[in-house]
Amino acid sequence: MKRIVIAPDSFKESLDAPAVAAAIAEGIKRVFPEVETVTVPMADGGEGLTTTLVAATGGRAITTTVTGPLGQPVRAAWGILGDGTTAVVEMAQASGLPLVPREKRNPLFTTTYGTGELIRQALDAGCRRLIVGIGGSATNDGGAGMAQALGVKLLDAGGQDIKPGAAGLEELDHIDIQGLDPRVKDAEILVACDVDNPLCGPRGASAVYGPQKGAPPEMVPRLDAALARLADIIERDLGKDVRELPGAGAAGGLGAGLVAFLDANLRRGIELVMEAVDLDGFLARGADLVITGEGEINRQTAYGKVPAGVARVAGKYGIPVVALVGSIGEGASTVYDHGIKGFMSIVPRPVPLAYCLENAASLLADAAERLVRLLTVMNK
Ligand SMILES: Nc1ncnc2c1ncn2[C@@H]1O[C@H](COP(=O)(O)OP(=O)(O)O)[C@@H](O)[C@H]1O
Ligand SMILES: O=C(O)[C@@H](CO)OP(=O)(O)O
Repeated sequence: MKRIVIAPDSFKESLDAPAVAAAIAEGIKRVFPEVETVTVPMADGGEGLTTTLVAATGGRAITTTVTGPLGQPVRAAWGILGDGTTAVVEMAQASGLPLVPREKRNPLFTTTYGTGELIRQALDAGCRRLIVGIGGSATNDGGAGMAQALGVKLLDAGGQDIKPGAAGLEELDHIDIQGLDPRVKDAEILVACDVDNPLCGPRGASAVYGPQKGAPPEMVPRLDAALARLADIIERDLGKDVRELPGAGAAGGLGAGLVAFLDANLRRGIELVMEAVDLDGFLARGADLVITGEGEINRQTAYGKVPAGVARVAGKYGIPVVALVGSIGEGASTVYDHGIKGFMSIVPRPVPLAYCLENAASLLADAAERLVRLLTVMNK
């Protein structure tokens, strides 16, 4: 082996993507100091998008205070890319799951309002091209809060503003878009979706991602119905059918809301990121192996997460891809159909999750060492 490209996602609540890539490189170097390791930290639309794009383009990050998922103030960073004009806004910074303590996670009440505030700040700064990263959310409000922060009126039958969260959508009666910030019309808004799920139904936002946000099984149909109601009223009042768009169900339906209210374009986040960091260019120069990774590999991985995207590009060049992951979740073996040749967990023995989250860097380095030792036994 001469050259290994390391292109992982972050491990949520554990390590950011640059730290994951560095730990993997360290483990490889222990065994093969002469191998060239090329680290290309990745992101999809979820947490880490701002850092990744700002670093890859030589841009800058701006930290500000906005409304968090439960209405509390949170510190959130957004970025201006190296071109000086494109903004990157990551919903997870303002409305992400880690901002809500586990015992308070309840998607009936969490709002994307702060994401709308970040978009407003990017517009205030003069940016008219925005990349909005969506995923890693605590929310299931269909982007209602985001729209309200930008001046859209979401009203109940009495003409009052609906409450924050999916619970508010249950009272939604009509939409008045007259007050939308006029600068939105002049802006090109590209949405980096971390998954391609539709808004509703068995593959929709509520069924697939509601439980990880704190929804018990009996709440899921209620959340799904709330988003379906929003979609019906959007269709009636704004003339757009957003239900089946791939990515409409990302970040609790924020994908649908961005299309409906801001006329945004949904893209696969991983594709946008791969273009921005020029992963293709790194792979075109040749590599013996690509190592990708994420916190948990599972059925969702194939819905458009980083390892699946990386495998697609590496496949063009016939470079084998393997993944190092924290946890191996339900449906993980579906990734074999998406070009990932194999994967290994970094967990060394039965230990609590907290231990793995805390010691991820050293566990990753150890696992990378084991991986390359195994890979080279047959073929030096
Ligand atoms: N160091 C780790 N060791 C074991 N499991 C981890 C580790 N880091 C993250 N995870 C698992 O991965 C899950 C997050 O998955 P991840 O792929 O990072 O995010 P997402 O699917 O939202 O993109 C966490 O809930 C946790 O169970
Ligand atoms: O925010 C969400 O609803 C999901 C899908 O977009 O993201 P993640 O699985 O990364 O938390």
